[in-house]
Amino acid sequence: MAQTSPKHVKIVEVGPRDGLQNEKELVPTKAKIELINRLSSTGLTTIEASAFVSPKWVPQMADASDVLAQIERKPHISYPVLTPNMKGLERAIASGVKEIAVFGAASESFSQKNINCSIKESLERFTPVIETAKKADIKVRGYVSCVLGCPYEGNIAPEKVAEVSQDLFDMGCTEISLGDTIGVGTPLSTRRMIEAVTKRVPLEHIAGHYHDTYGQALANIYASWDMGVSVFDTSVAGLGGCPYAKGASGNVATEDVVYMFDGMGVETGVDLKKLVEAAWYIAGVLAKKPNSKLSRVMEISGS
Ligand SMILES: CC(C)(COP(=O)([O-])OP(=O)([O-])OC[C@H]1O[C@@H](n2cnc3c(N)ncnc32)[C@H](O)[C@@H]1OP(=O)([O-])[O-])[C@@H](O)C(=O)NCCC(=O)NCCSC(=O)C[C@@](C)(O)CC(=O)[O-]
Repeated sequence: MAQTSPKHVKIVEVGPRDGLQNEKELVPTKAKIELINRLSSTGLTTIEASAFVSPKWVPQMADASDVLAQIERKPHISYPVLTPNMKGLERAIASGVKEIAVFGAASESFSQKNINCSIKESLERFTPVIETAKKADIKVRGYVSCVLGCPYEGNIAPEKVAEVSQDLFDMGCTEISLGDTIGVGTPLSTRRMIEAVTKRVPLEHIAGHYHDTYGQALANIYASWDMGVSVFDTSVAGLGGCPYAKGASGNVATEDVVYMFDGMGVETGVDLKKLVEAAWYIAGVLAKKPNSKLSRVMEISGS
Protein backbone atom coordinates (compact mmCIF):
# COMPACT_ATOMS: atom_id res chain seq x y z
CA MET A 1 0.00 0.00 0.00
CA ALA A 2 1.58 3.30 -1.07
CA GLN A 3 0.96 5.78 1.71
CA THR A 4 2.05 9.38 2.01
CA SER A 5 3.33 10.37 5.43
CA PRO A 6 1.20 13.23 6.82
CA LYS A 7 2.46 16.84 6.55
CA HIS A 8 0.34 17.82 9.54
CA VAL A 9 -0.34 15.82 12.69
CA LYS A 10 -2.85 16.31 15.50
CA ILE A 11 -1.46 16.04 19.01
CA VAL A 12 -3.98 14.88 21.63
CA GLU A 13 -2.64 16.11 24.97
CA VAL A 14 -3.54 13.56 27.63
CA GLY A 15 -1.39 14.88 30.49
CA PRO A 16 -4.19 16.31 32.68
CA ARG A 17 -5.94 12.90 32.63
CA ASP A 18 -3.55 10.06 31.77
CA GLY A 19 -0.62 12.01 33.15
CA LEU A 20 -2.10 12.82 36.55
CA GLN A 21 -4.42 9.86 37.23
CA ASN A 22 -1.63 7.79 38.76
CA GLU A 23 -0.19 10.45 41.06
CA LYS A 24 -0.35 9.15 44.61
CA GLU A 25 -0.85 12.54 46.28
CA LEU A 26 -4.03 14.33 45.26
CA VAL A 27 -3.07 17.14 42.89
CA PRO A 28 -4.96 20.32 43.84
CA THR A 29 -7.89 21.04 41.51
CA LYS A 30 -6.56 24.59 41.05
CA ALA A 31 -3.27 23.22 39.69
CA LYS A 32 -5.09 20.94 37.22
CA ILE A 33 -7.09 23.93 36.00
CA GLU A 34 -3.99 26.09 35.70
CA LEU A 35 -2.24 23.32 33.74
CA ILE A 36 -5.14 22.98 31.29
CA ASN A 37 -5.36 26.77 30.87
CA ARG A 38 -1.64 26.94 30.15
CA LEU A 39 -1.89 24.06 27.66
CA SER A 40 -4.81 25.89 26.01
CA SER A 41 -2.46 28.73 25.06
CA THR A 42 0.15 26.50 23.36
CA GLY A 43 -1.71 25.83 20.10
CA LEU A 44 -2.94 22.37 21.13
CA THR A 45 -6.46 21.73 19.84
CA THR A 46 -7.35 18.67 21.94
CA ILE A 47 -6.67 18.48 25.67
CA GLU A 48 -8.09 15.48 27.53
CA ALA A 49 -9.23 17.22 30.67
CA SER A 50 -10.27 14.53 33.14
CA ALA A 51 -12.15 11.25 33.65
CA PHE A 52 -15.68 10.65 34.87
CA VAL A 53 -14.75 7.29 36.36
CA SER A 54 -15.55 5.88 39.76
CA PRO A 55 -13.73 7.93 42.43
CA LYS A 56 -13.37 4.68 44.38
CA TRP A 57 -11.28 3.31 41.55
CA VAL A 58 -9.31 6.45 40.66
CA PRO A 59 -9.52 9.04 43.46
CA GLN A 60 -7.28 11.46 41.57
CA MET A 61 -10.07 12.06 39.01
CA ALA A 62 -12.81 12.65 41.61
CA ASP A 63 -12.77 16.40 40.90
CA ALA A 64 -13.61 16.02 37.19
CA SER A 65 -16.78 18.15 37.42
CA ASP A 66 -14.92 20.97 39.20
CA VAL A 67 -12.12 20.91 36.65
CA LEU A 68 -14.55 21.07 33.74
CA ALA A 69 -16.54 23.85 35.41
CA GLN A 70 -13.55 26.10 36.03
CA ILE A 71 -11.21 25.78 33.04
CA GLU A 72 -11.30 28.60 30.50
CA ARG A 73 -12.68 26.72 27.50
CA LYS A 74 -11.51 28.07 24.17
CA PRO A 75 -13.97 27.54 21.31
CA HIS A 76 -11.44 25.96 18.94
CA ILE A 77 -10.21 23.47 21.56
CA SER A 78 -11.82 20.15 22.43
CA TYR A 79 -11.62 19.04 26.09
CA PRO A 80 -12.58 15.33 26.03
CA VAL A 81 -13.11 13.20 29.12
CA LEU A 82 -13.23 9.47 29.82
CA THR A 83 -16.65 7.92 30.41
CA PRO A 84 -16.65 4.18 31.19
CA ASN A 85 -20.41 3.85 31.60
CA MET A 86 -23.75 5.72 31.54
CA LYS A 87 -23.07 7.27 34.94
CA GLY A 88 -19.86 8.75 33.57
CA LEU A 89 -21.66 10.01 30.47
CA GLU A 90 -24.40 11.64 32.55
CA ARG A 91 -21.77 13.46 34.63
CA ALA A 92 -19.97 14.49 31.44
CA ILE A 93 -23.14 15.82 29.84
CA ALA A 94 -23.90 17.81 33.00
CA SER A 95 -20.44 19.35 32.62
CA GLY A 96 -21.16 20.38 29.04
CA VAL A 97 -18.50 18.28 27.32
CA LYS A 98 -18.48 17.97 23.53
CA GLU A 99 -16.25 14.91 23.28
CA ILE A 100 -15.93 11.74 25.34
CA ALA A 101 -13.91 8.55 25.22
CA VAL A 102 -14.87 5.01 26.07
CA PHE A 103 -11.98 2.72 26.91
CA GLY A 104 -11.71 -0.98 26.24
CA ALA A 105 -8.83 -3.40 25.89
CA ALA A 106 -7.47 -6.10 23.65
CA SER A 107 -6.63 -8.17 26.75
CA GLU A 108 -9.27 -9.91 28.87
CA SER A 109 -7.22 -9.68 32.05
CA PHE A 110 -6.54 -5.97 31.65
CA SER A 111 -10.20 -5.33 30.92
CA GLN A 112 -11.13 -7.03 34.20
CA LYS A 113 -8.51 -5.14 36.21
CA ASN A 114 -9.24 -1.75 34.66
CA ILE A 115 -13.01 -1.67 34.28
CA ASN A 116 -14.14 -4.79 36.12
CA CYS A 117 -15.72 -6.62 33.19
CA SER A 118 -14.86 -8.76 30.17
CA ILE A 119 -14.20 -7.29 26.73
CA LYS A 120 -17.64 -8.45 25.55
CA GLU A 121 -19.36 -6.92 28.58
CA SER A 122 -17.44 -3.68 28.08
CA LEU A 123 -18.70 -3.37 24.51
CA GLU A 124 -22.26 -4.01 25.71
CA ARG A 125 -21.77 -1.32 28.38
CA PHE A 126 -20.41 1.14 25.80
CA THR A 127 -23.33 0.68 23.40
CA PRO A 128 -25.81 2.98 25.19
CA VAL A 129 -22.99 5.39 26.10
CA ILE A 130 -22.06 5.84 22.44
CA GLU A 131 -25.68 5.95 21.23
CA THR A 132 -26.69 8.56 23.82
CA ALA A 133 -23.58 10.65 23.17
CA LYS A 134 -24.20 10.65 19.41
CA LYS A 135 -27.80 11.78 19.90
CA ALA A 136 -26.47 14.66 22.04
CA ASP A 137 -23.99 15.54 19.27
CA ILE A 138 -21.03 14.52 21.40
CA LYS A 139 -18.03 13.04 19.58
CA VAL A 140 -16.85 9.65 20.78
CA ARG A 141 -13.32 8.30 20.77
CA GLY A 142 -12.56 4.66 21.56
CA TYR A 143 -9.39 3.58 23.33
CA VAL A 144 -7.99 0.08 23.00
CA SER A 145 -5.44 -0.75 25.71
CA CYS A 146 -2.65 -3.34 25.60
CA VAL A 147 -2.30 -3.24 21.81
CA LEU A 148 1.35 -4.31 21.96
CA GLY A 149 1.39 -6.31 25.17
CA CYS A 150 -0.41 -6.81 28.44
CA PRO A 151 1.03 -6.66 31.98
CA TYR A 152 -0.92 -9.84 32.85
CA GLU A 153 -1.03 -11.83 29.59
CA GLY A 154 2.15 -10.84 27.74
CA ASN A 155 1.87 -10.80 23.95
CA ILE A 156 -1.41 -9.77 22.38
CA ALA A 157 -2.25 -10.88 18.84
CA PRO A 158 -2.58 -7.99 16.37
CA GLU A 159 -5.80 -9.65 15.12
CA LYS A 160 -7.35 -9.28 18.58
CA VAL A 161 -6.48 -5.58 18.57
CA ALA A 162 -7.99 -5.25 15.10
CA GLU A 163 -11.18 -7.04 16.18
CA VAL A 164 -11.81 -4.76 19.21
CA SER A 165 -10.88 -1.68 17.17
CA GLN A 166 -13.40 -2.62 14.50
CA ASP A 167 -16.10 -3.26 17.10
CA LEU A 168 -15.59 0.23 18.57
CA PHE A 169 -15.45 1.81 15.12
CA ASP A 170 -18.62 0.03 13.98
CA MET A 171 -20.36 1.14 17.18
CA GLY A 172 -19.71 4.79 16.26
CA CYS A 173 -16.33 5.80 17.67
CA THR A 174 -14.81 8.19 15.17
CA GLU A 175 -11.24 7.87 16.42
CA ILE A 176 -9.65 4.65 17.65
CA SER A 177 -6.69 5.29 19.94
CA LEU A 178 -4.31 2.34 20.05
CA GLY A 179 -2.69 2.19 23.47
CA ASP A 180 0.65 0.59 24.16
CA THR A 181 -0.24 0.72 27.83
CA ILE A 182 3.04 -0.67 29.14
CA GLY A 183 5.29 0.68 26.40
CA VAL A 184 6.67 -2.68 25.28
CA GLY A 185 6.23 -2.14 21.54
CA THR A 186 9.04 -1.61 19.07
CA PRO A 187 8.74 -0.10 15.58
CA LEU A 188 8.27 -3.46 13.84
CA SER A 189 5.66 -4.78 16.27
CA THR A 190 3.90 -1.42 16.04
CA ARG A 191 3.92 -1.69 12.27
CA ARG A 192 2.48 -5.21 12.32
CA MET A 193 -0.27 -4.14 14.71
CA ILE A 194 -1.23 -1.13 12.59
CA GLU A 195 -1.22 -3.26 9.45
CA ALA A 196 -3.73 -5.58 11.11
CA VAL A 197 -5.94 -2.76 12.38
CA THR A 198 -6.02 -0.88 9.07
CA LYS A 199 -7.46 -3.95 7.37
CA ARG A 200 -10.59 -3.21 9.41
CA VAL A 201 -10.49 0.49 10.39
CA PRO A 202 -9.51 3.25 7.94
CA LEU A 203 -6.11 4.75 8.68
CA GLU A 204 -7.51 8.27 9.07
CA HIS A 205 -9.54 7.09 12.08
CA ILE A 206 -6.55 5.74 13.99
CA ALA A 207 -4.46 7.38 16.71
CA GLY A 208 -1.24 6.16 18.33
CA HIS A 209 -0.99 6.23 22.13
CA TYR A 210 2.43 5.04 23.18
CA HIS A 211 3.87 4.89 26.66
CA ASP A 212 7.61 5.28 26.93
CA THR A 213 8.48 2.61 29.51
CA TYR A 214 11.28 1.15 27.39
CA GLY A 215 12.21 4.35 25.52
CA GLN A 216 10.52 3.20 22.30
CA ALA A 217 7.66 5.66 22.03
CA LEU A 218 9.25 8.18 19.64
CA ALA A 219 10.41 5.37 17.38
CA ASN A 220 6.92 3.87 17.43
CA ILE A 221 5.39 7.25 16.61
CA TYR A 222 7.81 7.65 13.72
CA ALA A 223 6.94 4.17 12.41
CA SER A 224 3.21 4.92 12.68
CA TRP A 225 3.56 8.34 11.03
CA ASP A 226 5.55 6.73 8.23
CA MET A 227 2.53 4.44 7.63
CA GLY A 228 0.21 7.45 7.48
CA VAL A 229 -1.08 7.79 11.05
CA SER A 230 -1.68 11.48 11.78
CA VAL A 231 -3.01 11.58 15.37
CA PHE A 232 -0.82 10.97 18.42
CA ASP A 233 -1.60 11.06 22.14
CA THR A 234 1.14 12.59 24.27
CA SER A 235 1.54 13.84 27.82
CA VAL A 236 3.14 17.13 28.82
CA ALA A 237 6.34 16.57 30.83
CA GLY A 238 5.99 12.84 30.07
CA LEU A 239 3.68 12.54 33.07
CA GLY A 240 1.80 9.40 33.80
CA GLY A 241 1.39 5.71 34.21
CA CYS A 242 -1.65 3.50 34.46
CA PRO A 243 -3.07 2.55 37.87
CA TYR A 244 -3.89 -0.93 36.54
CA ALA A 245 -0.59 -1.58 34.78
CA LYS A 246 2.21 -1.83 37.33
CA GLY A 247 5.48 -0.35 36.12
CA ALA A 248 3.96 1.49 33.16
CA SER A 249 5.67 4.82 32.78
CA GLY A 250 4.17 7.96 31.33
CA ASN A 251 3.08 8.63 27.83
CA VAL A 252 5.70 9.94 25.52
CA ALA A 253 6.37 13.61 26.40
CA THR A 254 4.50 16.11 24.25
CA GLU A 255 7.58 18.35 24.07
CA ASP A 256 9.76 15.59 22.63
CA VAL A 257 7.15 14.67 20.03
CA VAL A 258 6.64 18.28 18.95
CA TYR A 259 10.42 18.73 18.72
CA MET A 260 10.71 15.64 16.51
CA PHE A 261 7.92 16.72 14.16
CA ASP A 262 9.22 20.32 14.04
CA GLY A 263 12.59 18.96 12.97
CA MET A 264 10.93 16.84 10.28
CA GLY A 265 8.99 19.82 8.93
CA VAL A 266 5.70 18.24 10.01
CA GLU A 267 3.24 20.78 11.36
CA THR A 268 1.78 20.35 14.86
CA GLY A 269 0.66 23.95 15.48
CA VAL A 270 2.17 23.79 18.97
CA ASP A 271 4.45 26.47 20.47
CA LEU A 272 7.34 24.62 22.08
CA LYS A 273 8.35 27.41 24.46
CA LYS A 274 4.86 27.69 25.95
CA LEU A 275 4.66 23.92 26.16
CA VAL A 276 7.93 23.69 28.05
CA GLU A 277 6.70 26.40 30.44
CA ALA A 278 3.60 24.29 31.10
CA ALA A 279 5.80 21.23 31.64
CA TRP A 280 7.94 23.02 34.23
CA TYR A 281 4.80 24.43 35.87
CA ILE A 282 3.24 21.01 36.50
CA ALA A 283 6.60 19.47 37.38
CA GLY A 284 6.94 22.18 40.05
CA VAL A 285 3.51 21.32 41.46
CA LEU A 286 4.52 17.65 41.64
CA ALA A 287 7.97 18.53 43.04
CA LYS A 288 9.82 16.69 40.28
CA LYS A 289 11.58 17.45 37.03
CA PRO A 290 9.79 17.03 33.70
CA ASN A 291 10.32 13.56 32.30
CA SER A 292 11.25 14.80 28.86
CA LYS A 293 14.57 15.36 27.18
CA LEU A 294 13.53 18.69 25.71
CA SER A 295 12.21 20.28 28.89
CA ARG A 296 15.44 19.44 30.68
CA VAL A 297 17.44 21.09 27.89
CA MET A 298 15.11 24.10 27.67
CA GLU A 299 14.68 24.78 31.37
CA ILE A 300 12.09 27.57 31.56
CA SER A 301 10.57 28.71 34.82
CA GLY A 302 6.94 27.65 34.98
CA SER A 303 6.17 29.71 38.08
C1 LIG B 1 -15.92 1.11 35.18
C2 LIG B 1 -16.06 1.10 36.68
C3 LIG B 1 -16.94 2.24 37.16
C4 LIG B 1 -16.68 -0.21 37.09
O1 LIG B 1 -16.55 -0.39 38.48
P1 LIG B 1 -17.59 -1.29 39.30
O2 LIG B 1 -17.11 -1.29 40.73
O3 LIG B 1 -17.74 -2.60 38.61
O4 LIG B 1 -18.90 -0.44 39.07
P2 LIG B 1 -20.26 -0.29 39.83
O5 LIG B 1 -21.26 0.07 38.78
O6 LIG B 1 -20.52 -1.50 40.69
O7 LIG B 1 -20.02 0.99 40.76
C5 LIG B 1 -19.22 0.97 41.92
C6 LIG B 1 -19.34 2.34 42.59
O8 LIG B 1 -18.78 3.34 41.73
C7 LIG B 1 -19.79 4.29 41.37
N1 LIG B 1 -19.59 4.63 39.96
C8 LIG B 1 -19.68 3.79 38.92
N2 LIG B 1 -19.40 4.46 37.78
C9 LIG B 1 -19.15 5.74 38.12
C10 LIG B 1 -18.82 6.89 37.38
N3 LIG B 1 -18.68 6.86 36.06
N4 LIG B 1 -18.63 8.05 38.05
C11 LIG B 1 -18.77 8.10 39.40
N5 LIG B 1 -19.07 7.02 40.16
C12 LIG B 1 -19.28 5.85 39.53
C13 LIG B 1 -21.10 3.60 41.61
O9 LIG B 1 -22.12 4.53 41.82
C14 LIG B 1 -20.78 2.77 42.83
O10 LIG B 1 -20.77 3.61 43.97
P3 LIG B 1 -21.37 3.09 45.38
O11 LIG B 1 -22.78 2.70 45.10
O12 LIG B 1 -20.49 1.92 45.77
O13 LIG B 1 -21.20 4.28 46.24
C15 LIG B 1 -14.67 1.21 37.38
O14 LIG B 1 -13.96 0.05 37.09
C16 LIG B 1 -13.88 2.41 36.92
O15 LIG B 1 -14.24 3.55 37.17
N6 LIG B 1 -12.73 2.15 36.23
C17 LIG B 1 -11.91 3.22 35.69
C18 LIG B 1 -10.47 2.82 35.75
C19 LIG B 1 -9.64 3.91 35.14
O16 LIG B 1 -10.00 5.06 35.13
N7 LIG B 1 -8.46 3.51 34.59
C20 LIG B 1 -7.57 4.44 33.97
C21 LIG B 1 -8.07 4.93 32.65
S1 LIG B 1 -7.76 3.79 31.31
C22 LIG B 1 -6.14 4.11 30.86
O17 LIG B 1 -5.46 4.85 31.53
C23 LIG B 1 -5.63 3.53 29.59
C24 LIG B 1 -5.63 4.54 28.43
C25 LIG B 1 -7.05 4.99 28.09
O18 LIG B 1 -4.90 5.71 28.78
C26 LIG B 1 -5.01 3.90 27.18
C27 LIG B 1 -3.74 3.07 27.45
O19 LIG B 1 -2.67 3.65 27.72
O20 LIG B 1 -3.85 1.87 27.39
